[in-house]
Amino acid sequence: MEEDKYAKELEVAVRVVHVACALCGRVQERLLETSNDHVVSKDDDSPVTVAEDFSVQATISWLLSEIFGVQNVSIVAEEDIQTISKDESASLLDNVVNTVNESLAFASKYGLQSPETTLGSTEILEAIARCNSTGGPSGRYWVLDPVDGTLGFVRGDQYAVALALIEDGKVVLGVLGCPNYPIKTELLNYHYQHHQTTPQSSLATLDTGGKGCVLYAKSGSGEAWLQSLIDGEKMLEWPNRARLIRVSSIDDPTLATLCEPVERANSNHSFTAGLAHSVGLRKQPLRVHSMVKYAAIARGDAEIFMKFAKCGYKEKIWDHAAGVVIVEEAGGVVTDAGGRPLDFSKGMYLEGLDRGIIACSGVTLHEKFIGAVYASWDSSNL
Ligand SMILES: Nc1ncnc2c1ncn2[C@@H]1O[C@H](COP(=O)(O)O)[C@@H](OP(=O)(O)O)[C@H]1O
Ligand SMILES: [Mg+2]
Repeated sequence: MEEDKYAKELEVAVRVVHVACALCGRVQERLLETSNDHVVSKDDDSPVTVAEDFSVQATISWLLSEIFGVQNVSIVAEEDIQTISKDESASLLDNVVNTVNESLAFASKYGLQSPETTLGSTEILEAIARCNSTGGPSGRYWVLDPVDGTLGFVRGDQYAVALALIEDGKVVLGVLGCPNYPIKTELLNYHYQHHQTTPQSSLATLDTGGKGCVLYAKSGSGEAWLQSLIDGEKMLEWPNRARLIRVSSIDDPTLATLCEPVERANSNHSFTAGLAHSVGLRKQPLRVHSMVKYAAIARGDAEIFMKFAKCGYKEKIWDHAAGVVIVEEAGGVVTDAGGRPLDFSKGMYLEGLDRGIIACSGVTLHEKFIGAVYASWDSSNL
């Protein structure tokens, strides 16, 4: 039956993303405990984040292979096996082996099976090595960004675990784990406005009724779902504990909020400010790390997400696949700056992307922004 298509894949994807979010939550808590109150840079903590990236990737790859069979699982993912298989990476590998085993020990809480015995480094390396698909126009493959928004992660701020399934070049389902984006919306602003001044460890103690959330959607279903991460001893129940989400109904630019990357290096803030001004936006942009921006649009917490990278930068499919399908199924529109859909069928990159990405809660705002790009492009320096 059509509506059952990908039902098993979606369920498994949601469960494994929960496992990954719990893993990240534990690592981030330890990181923030040891980094006291200073704001860490990406470089300060790169060993931690590299280990975490590999640990999430190995955990998800191992679980998917156990459930669907090694021969049926093909994964495009951000981290490649070369970095971790070098001799000098022995302590990195040890760290990853421990973290993966620790997280898989909790698998039953999420309705998944733990390994019968502790996994060794060979099995972990095999799981990472299996993520060697380069995507393309045919067949079925998973697309994984184990930790999207590394800088947000080390700052105790927003980051995401993103998993999508692509079949014959089309995204068929997407799951976004957002460990620091609670169901209570106002806390998205909390991170943005205070992360420079608030002791980071306080994030761990906020009474938020669940620190984070998971969003998911199946393409063509017209439905996008939101659930909170699991606290304490609770078990993940399926398919309940989720609620339908819709994009914002605001189409008046004066009331709309623009969401964009924190890092100027990743998106041209002055160009997007010019577009926002010409369309008539009045509010300050909300700057957020990672694919949590797509989550914010899908949940109705912001109306526009734009990213205009430097000329020559090629957007990767794992930075967008899960977010795009969730926003579209929640009622939003996502295209490149020329108004064309993003093309996930060309391998690891969004080849042919016209200038930048514009995601909106509805067609009215979207048309205005596409028109603004058209009008202002020639005079821009991009
Ligand atoms: N120069 C650049 N321009 C645009 N995007 C970049 C970039 N360098 C890295 N990125 C991508 O932007 C992502 C972060 O997005 P954002 O700025 O919206 O938080 C990074 O994901 P990772 O953190 O997973 O590496 C990375 O893939
Ligand atoms: Mg990323």
